Amino acid sequence: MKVYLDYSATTPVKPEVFNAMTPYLRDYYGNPSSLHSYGRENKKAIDTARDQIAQTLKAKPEEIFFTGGGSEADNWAIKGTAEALKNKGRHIITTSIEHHAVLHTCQHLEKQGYEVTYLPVNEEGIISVEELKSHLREDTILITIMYANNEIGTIQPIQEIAAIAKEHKVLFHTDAVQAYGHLEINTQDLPVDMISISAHKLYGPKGVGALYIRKGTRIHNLIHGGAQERKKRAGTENIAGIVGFGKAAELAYGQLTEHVNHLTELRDYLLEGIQQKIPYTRLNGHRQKRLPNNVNVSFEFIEGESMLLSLDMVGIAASSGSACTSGSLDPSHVLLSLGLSHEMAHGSLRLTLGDQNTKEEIDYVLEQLPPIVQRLRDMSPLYENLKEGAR
Ligand SMILES: Cc1ncc(COP(=O)(O)O)c(C=O)c1O
Ligand code: FES
Repeated sequence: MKVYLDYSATTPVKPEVFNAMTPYLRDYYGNPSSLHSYGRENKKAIDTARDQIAQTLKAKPEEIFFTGGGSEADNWAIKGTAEALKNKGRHIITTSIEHHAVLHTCQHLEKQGYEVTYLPVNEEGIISVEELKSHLREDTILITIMYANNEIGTIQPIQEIAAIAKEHKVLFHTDAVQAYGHLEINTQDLPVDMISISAHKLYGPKGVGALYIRKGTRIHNLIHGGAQERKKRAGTENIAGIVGFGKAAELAYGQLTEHVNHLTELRDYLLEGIQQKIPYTRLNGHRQKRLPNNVNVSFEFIEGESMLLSLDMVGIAASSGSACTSGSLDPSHVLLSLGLSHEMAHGSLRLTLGDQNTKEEIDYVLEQLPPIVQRLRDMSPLYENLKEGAR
């Protein structure tokens, strides 16, 4: 059996999305900036996708700007604001658990003379809004806090954060790459200025995303060149990608409740099964305030890398916050921010569900995982000590 449980890394393109895209790779090749019919057809297709995405966010179509993915949207929101407001102030507030697209952008700005406050999170991965308030300064120009975390699925108190930002007249950007397609995001109720989203997390193609920019928000361009995207983001459009993104967004929000119910049921079944069958397990993140598709657990006394390889051998694709999988030398900054020891951070397993997963697949995982964990623990000297202590 093969079970894909890494939907937060990326999702497969849905057949309907693929079908919507193919004509734009095969037949309609005009440049949307051209005035002839070849171009006009494609301009229309982009406008349709823009409408589809605007509707899911209850936004105006002219507030949606297509980008080359979530990372670009994050870079644009942060660098574009920093540059536009540099005479007003140079202080930015973010959190210690952001995606690297946000963290590394902030670190880049620090080198340019900006000051960045990285808010800590509690052991469930949530920031304190009181603490956020206490860090606001005269020269704070931007708050950038993710909607939901990609590793532990934790959902931040976005409504409260947005209200604080508005009250203090500070711009608020949220990286909603993981939340989009799982949670309702209504820009009419939520006073947010910028939102990053990405197509490949909701069954759309990779390499296309968008930045929602509320009308009237001051932001400089990131990509300079032609007059595309109302002169805000240059470059001949990725038409097929944009069409696919529009279709994927429409489908995701058309079936949101069913999708979320399906995921939540499987998630809880998986999590409860793991907790029941495997002792010395810790759930990372908040039990309720979490994405419907995220299970992130740490198993004491084992290494995440060996666990992933063993799972892969029995056909289960998962991920972990460990050094070996991410190709970096450090364990996950998110798990360390929760206060986990390096050992526990290394023993973490992220299982993220998607629309194709079934209860049979979860049963298979619940059958395969416990002996794998046990086998790895049997090889661990720390576990040996624990058993001896218990004797
Ligand atoms: C929270 C978050 N932000 C940003 C990104 C980057 O998006 P993209 O892969 O489209 O550049 C990701 C994807 O891994 C993510 O999970
Ligand atoms: S999981 Fe391999 S070094 Fe941490």
